[in-house]
Amino acid sequence: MAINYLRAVPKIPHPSNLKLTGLHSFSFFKTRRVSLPIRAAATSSSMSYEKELAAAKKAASVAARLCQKVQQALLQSDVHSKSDKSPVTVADYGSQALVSFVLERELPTESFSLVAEEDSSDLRIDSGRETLERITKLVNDTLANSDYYSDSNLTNEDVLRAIDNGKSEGGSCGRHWVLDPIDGTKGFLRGDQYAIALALLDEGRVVLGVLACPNLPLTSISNQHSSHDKVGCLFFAKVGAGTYMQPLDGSSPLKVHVSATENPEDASFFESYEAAHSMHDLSSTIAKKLGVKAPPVRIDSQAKYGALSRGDGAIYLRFPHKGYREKIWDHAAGCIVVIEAGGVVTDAAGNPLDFSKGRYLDLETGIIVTNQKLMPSLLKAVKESLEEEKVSSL
Ligand SMILES: Nc1ncnc2c1ncn2[C@@H]1O[C@H](COP(=O)(O)O)[C@@H](OP(=O)(O)O)[C@H]1O
Ligand SMILES: [Mg+2]
Ligand SMILES: [Mg+2]
Ligand SMILES: [Mg+2]
Repeated sequence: MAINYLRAVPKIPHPSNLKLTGLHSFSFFKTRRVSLPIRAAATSSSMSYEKELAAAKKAASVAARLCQKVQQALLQSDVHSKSDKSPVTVADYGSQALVSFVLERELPTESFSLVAEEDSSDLRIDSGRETLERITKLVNDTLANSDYYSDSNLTNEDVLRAIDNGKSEGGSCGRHWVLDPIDGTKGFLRGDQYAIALALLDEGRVVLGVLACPNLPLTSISNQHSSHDKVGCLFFAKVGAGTYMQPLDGSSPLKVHVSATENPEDASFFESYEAAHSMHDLSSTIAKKLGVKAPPVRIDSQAKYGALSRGDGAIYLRFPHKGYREKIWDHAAGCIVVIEAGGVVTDAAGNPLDFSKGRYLDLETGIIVTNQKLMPSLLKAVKESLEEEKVSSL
């Protein structure tokens, strides 16, 4: 099978490439408008979480600007080809600090709990001092250039505290924000796809999610894209209210829907770019059994969920190697973005993902994502393939 590696084109988005103007930009979209009555009418819960969603969009957009700046510097200085991870660390920490800062600032009256990937312990020791200074400068530069927070100036201590807000354990009671400040670190380093992924849990249930994907083309990735394609997508979803996508520069949003295909022969499937993160052979076996003809499309990060929510591909397969435990921040935002766009996200046994158990997901083997029509046959193909694998390893 030939393999389709998705690269962000252009790899370094020039600021002018991120500007779209008004409605004109949307004639550029191949994204389908909602066409299937799969979701019920908006529930009463869609009336709430309005200000939380607005805050989450602001936070993810500001953090995306910081990440874009670091990725450009990283690629220009060619550091990405070395094993020096510090610029990524700087972006991860900076993004987490910014999201934490913006959420607290926007929602001052609510108790604030954040489950996030990074913590500040490495920055609190002497050898982390210089990195901390760089993060604080990056955070302040980003705030100074932002529309809403240009008067803010954080100290090193403020930055450490903002990062450490992310130490919450989550769980089934109350509200918890869930953040991956840069999902797809390896993609970020390569100049490919990554995402800032932010979700809100309420009583253990994901009620809203935002995915900022600074390098994802605004048009479908399944088209041949050229260096003229605009990149930078913000996906957002609220329970019962559907999924929308807008350019990261803030132009108007468009409602999106997963692919309506019932025929696996027309479906393409996504998987991790990194073979260490997901068993590519197993995915190929499953796809073949299902009747998928197209080669896999390999993309880093939760950009896969975003792309699937607008119908770029119809299936996402994720089968980590034995012993790996999935974290909630790697799936919470992506999960609601796909579900609200009419899709289904389950583990390999067909169970919905449970985000109420703390920082980890307890899963049966893997994660599978598709539309409602294809899910029964996909689940069957997954079960058969896993059974065959078990027998052959005896
Ligand atoms: N051995 C492994 N198996 C599965 N997932 C892994 C992994 N090692 C890291 N990951 C997760 O895979 C995420 C990236 O997903 P993808 O493979 O879809 O690009 C990483 O997120 P971070 O980049 O935020 O650390 C990390 O949490
Ligand atoms: Mg991640
Ligand atoms: Mg991360
Ligand atoms: Mg990480």
